[in-house]
Amino acid sequence: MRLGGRLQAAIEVLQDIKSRRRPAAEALKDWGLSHRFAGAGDRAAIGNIVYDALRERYLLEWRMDSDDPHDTAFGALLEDGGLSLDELDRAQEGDRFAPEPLSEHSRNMWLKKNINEAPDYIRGNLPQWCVPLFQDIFGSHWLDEAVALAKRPPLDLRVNRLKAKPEKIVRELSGTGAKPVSWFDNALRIPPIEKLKRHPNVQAEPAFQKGYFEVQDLGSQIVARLAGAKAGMQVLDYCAGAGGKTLAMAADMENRGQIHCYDAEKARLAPIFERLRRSGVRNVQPHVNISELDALKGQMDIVLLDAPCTGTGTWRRRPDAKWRLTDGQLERRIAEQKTVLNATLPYLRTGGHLVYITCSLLSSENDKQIATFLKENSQFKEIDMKNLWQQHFGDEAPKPVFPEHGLVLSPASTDTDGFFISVLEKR
Ligand SMILES: C[S@@+](CC[C@H](N)C(=O)[O-])C[C@H]1O[C@@H](n2cnc3c(N)ncnc32)[C@H](O)[C@@H]1O
Repeated sequence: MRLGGRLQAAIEVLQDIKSRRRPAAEALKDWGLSHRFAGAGDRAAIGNIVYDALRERYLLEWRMDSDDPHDTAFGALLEDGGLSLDELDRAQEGDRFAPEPLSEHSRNMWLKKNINEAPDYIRGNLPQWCVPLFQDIFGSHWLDEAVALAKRPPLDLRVNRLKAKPEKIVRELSGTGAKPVSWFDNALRIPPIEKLKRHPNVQAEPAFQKGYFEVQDLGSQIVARLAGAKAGMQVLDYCAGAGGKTLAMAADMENRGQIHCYDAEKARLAPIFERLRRSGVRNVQPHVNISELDALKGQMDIVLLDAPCTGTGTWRRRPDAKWRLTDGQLERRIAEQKTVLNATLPYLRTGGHLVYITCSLLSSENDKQIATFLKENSQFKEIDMKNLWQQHFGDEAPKPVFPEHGLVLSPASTDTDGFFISVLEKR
């Protein structure tokens, strides 16, 4: 497909997302199924336009003076694809699959409007009702944080030390641009996509098939490390999902000790079996029935609670979720977090650590949730997160944000997805 056909496809997908309020990944998958002639390169290019248009939706709409997906898709190509209006015109010449050209009005607006004159919530591409929530955690830096959360993300890899060293993987992936992260010994990073390029398909590499690495955001790797899992420990990963943090902890434990992992949804846990096999992890026991956890009561050194949340910290990768989030959903997540926090209490031994994690940036799911928990559960005391950070990463690493009861990673502060972690010790 030529650029015009890809642009037209992106417009159709964006229209589908807008009219049916559906996740971008689903809409893209459906488009792919009904256009089987499109190759991997086409799909990646269409996906890029769609995700760029969603990440910077407000700013593109403001500059185009239009909220039509047709115009924001053009805007995404101009803004992130690095094309000028003339170059875009030329690229579509004679392409019968290209969309209708931009209206004169939108072209003029695009050329005339200066983004520095846009209201702050538009520059930050942040739903207006979320502005006070961002101010609550980031204070006067909220706009920098919102802007960083609307940029293209890098592709991070976690080295699986059970099977390979970083240098070996860097060699095997030469040509992909993967480089070690200077302050985190286990991570490799492929920078964000430039212009119209795409990320390499690292999962097709033999090194991936052999289990030498996993795809995992640096922030997720960091919170798994801060959980403090060590060889020989007994760990319960209570909201394990597909096991991203389980696998990271298993490697930190050098396959010794035991991780019990559980998720309320069987289907979410299902991919873990294949991932464990590929990674050479032997100290993980998945559980699908909660009654199987009874024997663990009072025994666990660590209970990791990677709680269900709004996912606001991952908006770089899932920007459609930003526009679907409602305060009702936020309230539901807060209630679920409270339920799972209480559900995990019986499993810890005295002196054990409850590690509470979310991939949200909002205080009501993080700091405030822990403040309430501590008020209601006086048998827990907090581990000093500034000290913990210093012990692990010293002075070389960027500094997270430290609210009262934990630490917050974010694209602007630590150049990662957004995460919250708090570690509490049972007295
Ligand atoms: C943030 S995701 C976990 C991601 C996973 N830990 C990882 O690193 O890939 C949260 C998980 O919590 C699970 N969950 C939600 N409510 C739960 C409950 N009451 N008990 C156990 N798991 C629950 C969801 O099914 C979801 O998989």
